[in-house]
Amino acid sequence: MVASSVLGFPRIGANREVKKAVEAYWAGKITADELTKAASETKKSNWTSIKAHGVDIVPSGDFTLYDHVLDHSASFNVIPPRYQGKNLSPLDVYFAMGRGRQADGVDVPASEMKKWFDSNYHYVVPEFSEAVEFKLNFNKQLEEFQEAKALGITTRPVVLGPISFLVLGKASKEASPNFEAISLLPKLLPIYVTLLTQLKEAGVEWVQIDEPILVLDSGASYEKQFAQAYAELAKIGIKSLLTTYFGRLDTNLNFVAKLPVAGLHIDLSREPGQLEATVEALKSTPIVLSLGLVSGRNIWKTDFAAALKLARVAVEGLGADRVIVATSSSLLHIPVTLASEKKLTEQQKDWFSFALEKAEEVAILAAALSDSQDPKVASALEANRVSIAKRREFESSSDDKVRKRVDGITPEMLNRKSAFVKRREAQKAHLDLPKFPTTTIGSFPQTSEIRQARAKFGKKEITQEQYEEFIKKEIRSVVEFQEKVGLDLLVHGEPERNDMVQYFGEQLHGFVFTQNAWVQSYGSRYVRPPIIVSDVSRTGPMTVRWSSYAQSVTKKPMKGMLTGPVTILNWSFPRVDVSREVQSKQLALALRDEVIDLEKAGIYAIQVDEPAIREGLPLRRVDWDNYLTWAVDSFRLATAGVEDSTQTHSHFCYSDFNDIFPSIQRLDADVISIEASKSDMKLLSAFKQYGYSNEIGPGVYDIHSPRVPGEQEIKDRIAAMLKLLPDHLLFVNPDCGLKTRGWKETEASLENLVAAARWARQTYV
Ligand code: MET
Ligand SMILES: [Zn+2]
Repeated sequence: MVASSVLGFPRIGANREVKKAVEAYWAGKITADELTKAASETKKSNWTSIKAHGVDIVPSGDFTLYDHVLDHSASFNVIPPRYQGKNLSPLDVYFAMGRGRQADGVDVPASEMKKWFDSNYHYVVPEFSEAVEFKLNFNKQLEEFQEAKALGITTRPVVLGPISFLVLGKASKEASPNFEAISLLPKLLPIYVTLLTQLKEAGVEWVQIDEPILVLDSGASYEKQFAQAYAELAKIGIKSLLTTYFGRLDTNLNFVAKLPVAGLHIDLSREPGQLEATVEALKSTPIVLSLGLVSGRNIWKTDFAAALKLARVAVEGLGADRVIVATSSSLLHIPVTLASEKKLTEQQKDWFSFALEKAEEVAILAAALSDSQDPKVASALEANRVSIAKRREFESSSDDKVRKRVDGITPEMLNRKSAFVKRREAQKAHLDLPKFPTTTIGSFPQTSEIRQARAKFGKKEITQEQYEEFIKKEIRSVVEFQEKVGLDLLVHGEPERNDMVQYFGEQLHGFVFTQNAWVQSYGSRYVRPPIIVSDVSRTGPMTVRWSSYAQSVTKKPMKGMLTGPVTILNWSFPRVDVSREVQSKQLALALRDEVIDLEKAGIYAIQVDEPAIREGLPLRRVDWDNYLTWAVDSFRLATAGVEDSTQTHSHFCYSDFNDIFPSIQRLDADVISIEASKSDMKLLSAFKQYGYSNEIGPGVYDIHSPRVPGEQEIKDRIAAMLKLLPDHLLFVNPDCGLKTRGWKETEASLENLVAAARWARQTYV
């Protein structure tokens, strides 16, 4: 018999109950006990509905109130000294680590967050030093196992493996200079032994141990530690499913297949090509193979015929009893259920599967592989065949014009008319900006007034006309504000935007939006990514009237503001029937038309934001070049259609860009702004190493905090930058948009920024 399993489930509740409860607790509106109760409700509903959909192996221990990696840190006593001795309850220490705490005399910042592999989920980075004293503060896996057991459901607990836990962490400030977290493995292992022994004693048969670092190049360097750790854990006598996802094992398979584990999970949704080698490697072992056939990362229905074909290779090679059909990863990256979507058409609904529907998919696939005679299975297979065929038909009748346009992209379309040096002269004459021009990244504070107007317009409580008048008034006041403060290159402030991707997606052809398809981004922050369903094209100008209105109320140059093709793609659920490259190019062509229209409307500086370009980078280095080539080409395609005298800008934030620096240069934007304040001056040394020839504005202050940077502080930063960058290339700007800030600190900060730039003009002549 082939078993079915789900590796993890959304922790947010079908109606965002967990967000509501957690935030109510933070606001002091409910007690810790009430929070625990709310969490239990969601866990209960997850377990029972996964089970009700026919899944054999139900996960537990994957729930979290904030982040599952943070849970491990708290559980293993990996608690940086700054959160200790503050007289906080363990729960409040936990939340302080996740989001910082500023109340009752306690003032500690949040821990660092990082993207969870190439997903849009952020985990809280564990901090290690020689001084950590591992201890099992609590055993979440055991507690949840028992909680589910009490409901009559036997689960398979999920644990983040010891090697990944250490490798995904970082050295804390307290650590000595050459410290490496992996050196703590011998000290950490006994804690895992205790944790798993407790599980075994409670009657747990199988445990899912996640070691996603095995799909990274760096995974290879921990061969010894894997051998050591899993030999130790094997002694406990609990069956462990070594779990990998988001990529391929590649050569790591050589040592992974020799580990004393009872099962191995691989991601076949992402990397179907690794199946045969894995089956081959496992043949002579007793290891059970769990096939990640149902994607945990996208919302498309699984093509059963294709999945079964792959699965049969495993069944033939290993026998049905050694095969499990599973989701490719935890389903935390997709929304809870399609049942909550009331506005999608029947046709659209038929294309998608969210988490609950995916749970049903694994159950059906496993039943089909076990030759189930249940008529429900046969009819589900048939229904899937019909749905997939309809979707294929839709895809093939999609927009030929767009596809031809992508095929017709020529190398000339990727290049500006002249080289940067020549363009720079033309732009100087045209824009007449002073030395060290000051500008902002685009958005200005999104006040509750703005959000209310948008909501009212959405509910048709105000007319289109009234709404547009309101937006114009906002634009006028933002422009006046910038003139008053003395900025040089102005922006319209983005009051019309709910979100930098959604705003464009809603206006482009080819996107679908959901009502309730929330996905956890971090902690209690959830996002609702748009879905790309067909060929993308522009139906008309998207931003031109706002930018040209803004330009009409000032004599200073106005900067147009668009979100770039790669960022729109990376923050959406993409199609799976065409490559990301093709989707990115379609987006780029749509944006190219918009850029040209902006120029025609008299906007001679145009910014195309690409904050997400780094996070789309493949997990394996050999795959980088291919991605970077099409990503950079897409940006160039979007921006290169303008005259030399039009200045193109781009903006980058959220990541460390050092390792893709040469690609940033290849974008050939006339000006880039880049978040630098958080990664300090590390970024700037990359300029020294690689050189940078176009204009650049490394953020002179951090907009993520309400703190106002002093004038001297900004002067110091400018001075430090000028040690590494020629003075004729430097722009002065904050490190990201101001939409999350209040007006008060925005005004004070920008006044200091302008004063510092004026000082620089006098100092560096
Ligand atoms: C996350 S990057 C944001 C860029 C955008 N133009 C803004 O200012 O908000
Ligand atoms: Zn930004």
